[in-house]
Amino acid sequence: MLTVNLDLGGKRFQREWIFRHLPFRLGSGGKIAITGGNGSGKSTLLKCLSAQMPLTEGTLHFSWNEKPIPAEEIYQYLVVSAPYLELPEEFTLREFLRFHFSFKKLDPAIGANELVQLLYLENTVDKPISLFSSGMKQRLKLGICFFSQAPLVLLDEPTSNLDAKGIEWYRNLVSDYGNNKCLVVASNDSREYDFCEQILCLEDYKR
Ligand SMILES: Nc1ncnc2c1ncn2[C@@H]1O[C@H](COP(=O)(O)OP(=O)(O)OP(=O)(O)O)[C@@H](O)[C@H]1O
Repeated sequence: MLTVNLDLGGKRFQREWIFRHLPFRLGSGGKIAITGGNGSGKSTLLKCLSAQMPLTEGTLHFSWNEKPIPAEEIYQYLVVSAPYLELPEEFTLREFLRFHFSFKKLDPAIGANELVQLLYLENTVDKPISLFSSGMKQRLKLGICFFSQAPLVLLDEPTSNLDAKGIEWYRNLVSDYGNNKCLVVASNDSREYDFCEQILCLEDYKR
């Protein structure tokens, strides 16, 4: 079981505190939403939680089956989908999936053929990702999060570029494949996070 514990988390850029004295607890398939208006720091917190960006203050601890995970190894346990993370456009879908799943293991319950069907991308396996629509790219980003064997899934604006059918598809993905995963959703759209048992509003942690 994975746990994430942040105590008195704070992040400052130059003189401005983006958030301060922030507590964060996640474990055992827990789901938490990070909410707040534009510029409140949702993406920044997600980057700090994935150890891509250092906190200014506070302590962040990860553990797996009660054994501490060093911050520099946490990337092995997590997957991220975010608007600012680009897919390698020059790869075909087949090449990209081969590349991604050489680092992260594919969920053993899913075969490679089934995977592309679940993403509704079965007719595009040999197409370069640069030719995908924005919704197809978003389904691919979300799919590799839910179908990788990683206990921590960090999602920033998960339904950006998805139409109503795509939003329903995302919600089904969470209910069908997200049960055992710890999920952190940075969002302002309740359809993206109304299944979360914890909601952390960043506007409560400005000072
Ligand atoms: N690397 C950086 N250097 C300086 N300031 C930054 C940096 N990254 C983000 N900021 C600032 O931190 C604040 C929070 O930005 P962030 O992108 O985390 O907000 P957000 O809640 O995700 O916004 P949105 O809902 O618009 O995506 C903003 O004022 C932003 O300009």
